[in-house]
Amino acid sequence: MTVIEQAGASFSAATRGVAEEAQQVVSLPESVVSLHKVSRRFGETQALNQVSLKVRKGEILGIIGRSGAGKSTLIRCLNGLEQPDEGVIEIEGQRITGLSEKQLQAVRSRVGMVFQHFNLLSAKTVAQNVALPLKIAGMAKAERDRRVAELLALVGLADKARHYPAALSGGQKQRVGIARALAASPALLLCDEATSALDPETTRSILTLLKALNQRLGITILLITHEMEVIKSVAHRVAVIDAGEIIEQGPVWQVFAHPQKELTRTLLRGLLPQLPESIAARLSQQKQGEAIYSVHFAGEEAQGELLTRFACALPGAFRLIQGGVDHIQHYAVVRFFIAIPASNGADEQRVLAWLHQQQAQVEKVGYVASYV
Ligand SMILES: Nc1ncnc2c1ncn2[C@@H]1O[C@H](COP(=O)(O)OP(=O)(O)OP(=O)(O)O)[C@@H](O)[C@H]1O
Repeated sequence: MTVIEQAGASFSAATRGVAEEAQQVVSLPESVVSLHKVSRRFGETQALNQVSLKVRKGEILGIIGRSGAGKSTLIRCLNGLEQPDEGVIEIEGQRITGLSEKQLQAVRSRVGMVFQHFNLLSAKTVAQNVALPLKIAGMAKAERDRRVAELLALVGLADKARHYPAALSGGQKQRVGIARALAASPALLLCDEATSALDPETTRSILTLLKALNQRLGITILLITHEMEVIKSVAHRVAVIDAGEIIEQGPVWQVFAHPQKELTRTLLRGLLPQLPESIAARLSQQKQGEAIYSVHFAGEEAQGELLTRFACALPGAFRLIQGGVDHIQHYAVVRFFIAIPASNGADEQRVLAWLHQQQAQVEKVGYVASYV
């Protein structure tokens, strides 16, 4: 089945809606990638330490971590450029650890790579860049030309076949990179900081493309990024890696709404509302002026109007300082800061009782002498 036929056959899946597709991922436990206690050391550095991880068929798994955490080493082990010292890696049930270089070549054709800096050959046209892996695989020219035309149409670059990379924008170059990665119909697409060199608008268009490819072709994607927005907008699950170990993993909404580890909270900091600097700088633990509370709630999407209900239920009892509702994978994550006059114990009790009844997490972060 060609790429386009695959896309057509699964097009109806793309129209069923994201919620159902998220369900689909859950109901498809078959793993495309499986790592079992994988370790890799470089001298004194334990780049990967007993990493066990599965990427399920048809899901988008994001991997986040600080610089030097082991993300690239993990990717290099998956495409066979690096061999682990210990542990087992399987791709589509086939063990890839301990294979010869020749055997690894076959494995590599099952894994498409998308790079941060595109890695296109500047002396070759767009079509020739995309055709390269097919040529290496020995595909006949007529078949190759047909496939390249399909792939370029798929990534929206049908009119750029004869252009050279230098004449393309960053986003167009990345589309070529994605078309090339898909050329051999891989089981897995590895995206290594695929949007990190792109501006926000281009990033959005590349993410939309990756999401569409995942939904229409059912391709499994593992993406490594330091951009939490990328994970939030496209990934189904996320794993956090630190010092070569997976320290936390789960559905994106769950990890983003309830990060368990301090590092995860730090990585997600940019997505969370912060107290305005003018208030944070004056925060004290001594009772005075107004009590400042942080409120955190996560639940079904329909519960996203918690903030509105809160304001209607207790008019005038608190002031909203900062925050709002975020929607992740059809869940609402509500985070905000409020101020309550410290002298008004009754209001404080009413507010806390109402929030606790909604099962919101409430934490007093301190006091400020006056709100403004
Ligand atoms: N070939 C190598 N030789 C020696 N040390 C290495 C080698 N490759 C990786 N390391 C070390 O292993 C650790 C993990 O590196 P890796 O590149 O996997 O991290 P990373 O999470 O991808 O970082 P970044 O986000 O900065 O790219 C680092 O301490 C790195 O210095």
